[in-house]
Amino acid sequence: MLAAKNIVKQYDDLTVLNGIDFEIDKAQIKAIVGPSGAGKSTLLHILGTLDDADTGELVINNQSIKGLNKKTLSGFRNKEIGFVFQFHNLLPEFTAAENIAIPAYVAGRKQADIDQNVDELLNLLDIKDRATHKPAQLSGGEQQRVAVARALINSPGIVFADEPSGNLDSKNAEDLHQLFLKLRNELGQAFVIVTHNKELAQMADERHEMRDGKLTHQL
Ligand SMILES: Nc1ncnc2c1ncn2[C@@H]1O[C@H](COP(=O)(O)OP(=O)(O)OP(=O)(O)O)[C@@H](O)[C@H]1O
Repeated sequence: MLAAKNIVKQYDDLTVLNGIDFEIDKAQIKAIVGPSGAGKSTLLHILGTLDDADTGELVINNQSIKGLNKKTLSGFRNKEIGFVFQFHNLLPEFTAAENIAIPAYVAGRKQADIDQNVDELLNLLDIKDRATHKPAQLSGGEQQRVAVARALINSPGIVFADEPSGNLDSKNAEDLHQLFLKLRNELGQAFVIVTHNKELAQMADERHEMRDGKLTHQL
């Protein structure tokens, strides 16, 4: 599904990533933990093709990322990769259903197909009755579920989540973690999750710790 080899990233004389190897398959949840400033978000952005590595290889769904031009890469990213951030980044002037649909419009999908898919996701994520609400009218947990639905709309191979429960209270954080498990089990969804939340890291299939530019395997 995704394989990264020997990823190196430096900012001036700071080597943030010093030769990272990372792989993930369908229906796997991997957590990345580690101290603040260790380079977790940097790695997530590179694996998610939002940022370039200085050196290294990245293959997603049998497609090497190297050499893709900007337009091809952004189309590829929109289709193959979903993102969930700590702050949901929903567009305030659009409803929940419209926010979920945006990546599908960008991908040029047909209206009937988009409507059906949005409906399925609203049901799956239990936010059907919030479909016509704008983000400010939703609770934090509901906003984050809308953001997850938006990440899933184009059926990406992999979803990257950067501190997804960092802004939620413990009940909503627990619900979000259960949702990730459900999506893994029911859709075979793969997730890479950067988190400081011990419970979230614990429910992952595998944990990796980022420290001193290296990624180590944690039990
Ligand atoms: N664009 C940039 N230019 C220069 N330095 C950067 C840039 N982006 C990140 N850094 C530095 O790279 C290091 C790793 O940052 P990163 O955000 O990846 O850490 P993190 O592990 O995600 O931290 P946190 O847990 O606090 O979010 C930090 O020292 C940061 O200051």
